[in-house]
Amino acid sequence: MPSRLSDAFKDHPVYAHCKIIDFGSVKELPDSYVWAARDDEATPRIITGSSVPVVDLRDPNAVTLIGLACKEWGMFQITNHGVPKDLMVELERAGRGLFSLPLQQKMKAARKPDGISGYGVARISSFFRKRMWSEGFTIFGSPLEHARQLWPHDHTRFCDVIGRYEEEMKLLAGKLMWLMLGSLGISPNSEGMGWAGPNGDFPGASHALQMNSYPACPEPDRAMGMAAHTDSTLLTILLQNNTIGLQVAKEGSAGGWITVPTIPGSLIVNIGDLLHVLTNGTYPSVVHRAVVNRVEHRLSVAYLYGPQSRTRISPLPGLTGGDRPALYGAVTWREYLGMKAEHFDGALSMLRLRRGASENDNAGGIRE
Ligand SMILES: C=C1C[C@]23C[C@H]1CC[C@H]2[C@@]12CCC[C@@](C)(C(=O)O1)[C@H]2[C@@H]3C(=O)O
Ligand SMILES: O=C(O)CCC(=O)C(=O)O
Ligand SMILES: [Fe+2]
Repeated sequence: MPSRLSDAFKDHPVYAHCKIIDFGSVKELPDSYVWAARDDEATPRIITGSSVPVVDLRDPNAVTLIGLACKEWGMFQITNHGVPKDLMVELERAGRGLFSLPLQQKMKAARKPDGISGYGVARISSFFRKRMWSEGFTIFGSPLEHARQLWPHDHTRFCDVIGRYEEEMKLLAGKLMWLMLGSLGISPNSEGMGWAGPNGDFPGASHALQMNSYPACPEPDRAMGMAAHTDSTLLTILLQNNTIGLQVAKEGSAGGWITVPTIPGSLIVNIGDLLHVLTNGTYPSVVHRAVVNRVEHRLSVAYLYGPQSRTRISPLPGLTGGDRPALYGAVTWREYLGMKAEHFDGALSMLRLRRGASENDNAGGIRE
């Protein structure tokens, strides 16, 4: 099997680009965008009174707080993370500039059906009958080629901001890995962590950057920005502009949706399926989605962090053994993306060695 991450979708092309519409020109929500089962509408189960934890990375208790957040929420916000505020502002501006281009210009950088990078609907769209009220731009590797198509005369500033942001994210992701794993007693010397490299800085780690745009929507309560999913990553670091929309499922999506508040300058961290596997389910990946609103254009940028393409991820020996058998088989990021592209939320349970009642056993069918 080829090991290049960018080949992960070669066998699972998505022909969804024709589905992108010019959101600005739509005054009424088309039928194809109406999500009848926005479950919180039928039975209001939006939980109030508890919220995604906020961790100050300079807090001496950060490791403990992160451990608690990972177990209970699978998501937390971070402050004092060291990423320059100016850079975050520049990135948001770059995203805004991109999405405000005319649709026909953006389509010049359309993602190929079997590709990973470019402009288009989120990959998971193919698993849903209804369309999502969003557009995205995925960057894997150099953004140069697509940036040239978008701005034939002026793409350097965009590429420069992306490059600087990715550098910051790589450092932060490595640091977060050790804070999260450290809370479980795992260190760079622990058995099974050799892939973190001699300095523990995860050389060759792979990543993608996903810019999401959620235009203001005429009927936000009946629409869906990005449908419920887990990320196929080790961890994801999300930047959201000053507009709420991200929701997290507490105790699986049956428990209810909690809106993640915006904190200026903060970043959101969530656990992906590969960290779920690595920690043998101790830190479960978290189901989340994005909703939209009537007045504001919401932007988010996700840094999707995973291991080097050849690294096989499996439950750490330090977290298995005795009465805690390994629950998942080994998998590379490339293989897992392929499984996700075929089976969506059934992918994690396919990796499961001992199938139990606790695992969500949906087999990736079409929803809504
Ligand atoms: C490296 C990745 C991770 C991907 C696929 C590929 C590039 C784009 C990522 C996203 C970004 C948007 C949500 C998601 C669910 C999607 O549809 O595309 C993500 C997916 C995953 O986490 O599975
Ligand atoms: O826009 C958001 O808040 C969520 C985006 C997301 O889940 C993703 O890009 O994976
Ligand atoms: Fe996500």
